[in-house]
Amino acid sequence: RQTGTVETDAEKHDVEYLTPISIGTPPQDLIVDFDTGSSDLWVFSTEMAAKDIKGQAVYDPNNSSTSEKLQGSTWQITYGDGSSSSGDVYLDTVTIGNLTVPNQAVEAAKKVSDEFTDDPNNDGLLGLGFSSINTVQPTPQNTFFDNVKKNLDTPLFTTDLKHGAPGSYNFGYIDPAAYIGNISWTPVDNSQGFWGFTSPGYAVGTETLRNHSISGIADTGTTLLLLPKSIVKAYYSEVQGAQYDSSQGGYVFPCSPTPPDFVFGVNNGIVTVPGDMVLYAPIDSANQNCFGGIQSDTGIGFSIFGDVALKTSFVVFDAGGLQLGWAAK
Ligand SMILES: C[C@H](Cc1ccc(C(C)(C)C)cc1)[C@H](NN)c1nnnn1Cc1ccc2c(c1)OCO2
Repeated sequence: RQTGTVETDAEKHDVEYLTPISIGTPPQDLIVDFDTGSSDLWVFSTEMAAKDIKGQAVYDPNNSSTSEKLQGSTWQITYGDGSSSSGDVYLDTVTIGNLTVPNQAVEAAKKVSDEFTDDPNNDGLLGLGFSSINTVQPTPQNTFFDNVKKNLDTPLFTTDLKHGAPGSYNFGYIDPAAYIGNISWTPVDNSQGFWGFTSPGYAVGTETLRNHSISGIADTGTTLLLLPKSIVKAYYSEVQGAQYDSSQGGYVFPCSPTPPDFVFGVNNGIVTVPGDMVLYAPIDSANQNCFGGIQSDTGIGFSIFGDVALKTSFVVFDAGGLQLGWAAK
């Protein structure tokens, strides 16, 4: 039985958290975006056109003695933000921290959309969602976590994302030093392939929790906290000078004073998103106005508890108990 840990680095404004992995023999090191809201492990590869690669590291299956082409298999993924990628599939050895999976499906990109080409630090995505939504055809493949979990002390992983500092993903154990107080547990609905849960309510600032069911997913691959329009309006109605700016595609407000905290329920506990984390990023060089870290989930079909929510907490993604645990830190 094993456990493992790997450090993840926050990019500017915590837009994404990038984590090192190794693929093949000898090991090829890439840095990828661990994404609990999708279930494909895909990487930039030597099969792509040179014009689509701008600084990323690439996986070269021909340079790995352990790679084996999954004949006839292809993949294609389109993400909710409109970005996309596609290619073919190899089985190869993948190592994360001290954990190794010998025959992991590695989806080699042949094509990626501009959003990926224009992100030089990101060499691909590693899905930590449920394998039911893996896009490989004709036979969907297992995620790294699904393949490694039989070797883990217990089938769970935890996230400890931080604001502007390296965080960590742990596999197979809950580090008692990583959180304070109690862990609030809530059941997971994985019927859509996500780590879905329902929050019983929310509060703005110091007011008492309002009963308002919020069904959403815990998604490390989404930067912001995307909530129902009515809740977003209620929050920004208490932020001086806040307004919806269609040119920015969301609510903006003066960067000072610090806006109120946002609190959401998890079972009979609460998670507090401090006001200074709702200040997502300045939209002008004079740092006068800021883009909000809380925005609307309109059009998605569910809410998304992305990095703005996750980085306030130590979160346990428990596949054994099919539950999410949230704790302060
Ligand atoms: C968007 C990410 C997936 C991704 C991550 C990074 C990137 C870049 C490297 C190019 C920066 C692109 C894509 C998310 N992951 N679960 C996702 N994948 N599929 N749905 N979602 C969540 C969603 C859905 C809808 C939305 C959204 C979000 O933001 C705005 O509207």
